[in-house]
Amino acid sequence: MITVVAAIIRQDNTILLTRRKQGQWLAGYWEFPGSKLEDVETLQACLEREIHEELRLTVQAGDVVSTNIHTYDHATIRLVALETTIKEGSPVLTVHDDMAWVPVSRLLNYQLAPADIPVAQMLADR
Ligand SMILES: Nc1nc2c([nH]c(=O)n2[C@@H]2O[C@H](COP(=O)(O)OP(=O)(O)OP(=O)(O)O)[C@@H](O)[C@H]2O)c(=O)[nH]1
Repeated sequence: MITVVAAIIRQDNTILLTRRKQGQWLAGYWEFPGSKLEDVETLQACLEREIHEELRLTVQAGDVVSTNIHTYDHATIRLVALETTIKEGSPVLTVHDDMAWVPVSRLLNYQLAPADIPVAQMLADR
């Protein structure tokens, strides 16, 4: 199973969502930015590196917020969401085609990657 690490980045009572661009699998769907975990690194190190690559943001990844398993047609993923704090910078798009700072209560109004729906639900219920 593939482990995907995703960042819950908060600012002013909103959370950052990014949209997958055309030509990618799940194009047009919104997700929490992140990436597949590579073998030899911690969840936190993976996420900090990827968020810097994808969004030019320096972040500190913290506790696990949720873990859930989702089966797509071609793969099953374990999606691990981590509470993440911005240390420096503002997000710059490099691999996504849009981003939005979204109040928790509105996350489910976005067309989320299916694996992310339970995460958004859990955040909204807290
Ligand atoms: N980053 C991220 N990926 C997610 C989320 N939810 C979800 O289902 N995924 C899926 O998990 C995989 C994440 O890996 P990735 O971001 O490195 O994928 P990618 O398509 O850019 O890379 P690839 O071309 O190597 O497959 C993708 O297939 C993505 O659609 C999420 O919230 N964040």
